[in-house]
Amino acid sequence: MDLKSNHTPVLTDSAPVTKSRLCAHSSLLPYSHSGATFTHGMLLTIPRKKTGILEDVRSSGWLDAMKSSSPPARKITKDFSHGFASSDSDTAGAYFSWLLKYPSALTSFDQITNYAKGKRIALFMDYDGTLSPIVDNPDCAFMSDNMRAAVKKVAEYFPTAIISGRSRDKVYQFVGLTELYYAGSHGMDIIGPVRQSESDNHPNCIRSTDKQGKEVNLFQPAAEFVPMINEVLKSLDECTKDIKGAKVENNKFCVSVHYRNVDEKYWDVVGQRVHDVLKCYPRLRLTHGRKVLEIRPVINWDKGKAVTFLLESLGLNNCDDVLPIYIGDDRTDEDAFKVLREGNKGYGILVSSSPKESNAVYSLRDPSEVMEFLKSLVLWKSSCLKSLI
Ligand SMILES: O=P(O)(O)OC[C@H]1O[C@H](O[C@H]2O[C@H](CO)[C@@H](O)[C@H](O)[C@H]2O)[C@H](O)[C@@H](O)[C@@H]1O
Repeated sequence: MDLKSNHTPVLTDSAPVTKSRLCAHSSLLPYSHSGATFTHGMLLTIPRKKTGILEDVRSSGWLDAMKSSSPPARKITKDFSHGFASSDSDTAGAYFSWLLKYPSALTSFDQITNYAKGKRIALFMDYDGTLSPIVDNPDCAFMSDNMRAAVKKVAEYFPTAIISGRSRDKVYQFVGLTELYYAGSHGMDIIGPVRQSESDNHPNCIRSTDKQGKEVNLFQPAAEFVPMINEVLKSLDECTKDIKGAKVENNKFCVSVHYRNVDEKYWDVVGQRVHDVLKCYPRLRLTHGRKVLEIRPVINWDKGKAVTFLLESLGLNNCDDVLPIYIGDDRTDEDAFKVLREGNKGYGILVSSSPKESNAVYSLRDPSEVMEFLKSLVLWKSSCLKSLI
């Protein structure tokens, strides 16, 4: 997107991940990505008629997408005495061959830091499933104190931002660290540093002050959608209130409809009701997260664009000596992985305990491995700095 454009960005649907897209040559890549392919595509493009009206839930395979939207965490468990143990050796085998394609960022740590030598790392992280484990109640997705301490520490060494599907306020409530940059609503609500940069010229970017009274740049490219989002929120609340376990979450510029706690036999009802509401809103689109349907404005803005925006705001975009690293677990994080991969800019790290096709380069199994990775980055950087003394 042209950040200087005077228009609200218009959505172009992400093409699904294809082998050719994944195989873009990159000197950053630790190995060839031409190996195994997985039939279960990560980026499900939601079928949409030319009018923008969504197709029927059942006929378009949405139910399948809803069912497969979050892998059961129990499939691969770690047995601390014997490494991995699995209830199903095929599952474990599939996971280990997947690791050949998406090596662990922990076992590849030396490779990553060798590449990072002499470069400034900028760190971007998703929240749910990355910094906090996935839990049944979205209001209780608390971050552990140890994780908070690790994030705080890493932010002392590297510019660090959290880019979440949640509202910015909510994710800030969970994280509570003033030293980070936050982007909520899938990057549609960003608070970045004030600095003379290309991003300042964007019409949707205004000077503001944060909760601490510090001057910041506030970027809200979907601001005009707020009344529509509030209207949809009300309709979705109303039409799902009789479905036990369904939960509608207000993410300010987006809405999430959770079905994790709904009996599986009613998932199609959830999908159909959401679909029926959205029929009246061609300027809104639907994507699938982890047991959640995410409704958001049809604008050409996503987590990938948010990464670019933040890099520009920080004066770090298009610099040869900058290595952005993005860690995330969800489909929406693929947009950020793709920006880093295609621009040959940095590393995407997918958090997953089961094989998934991805634009990421490396993987980590779960938030506890994310924490280990963050701690390793801190140790590495502090020893680099000590060696300079
Ligand atoms: O971009 P993210 O920070 O990963 O946000 C994506 C969605 O995360 C949250 O839902 C997910 O986590 C919940 C808590 O663990 C879980 O209950 C839910 O099933 C997951 O989908 C958040 O509540 C959503 O609004 C975000 O869209």
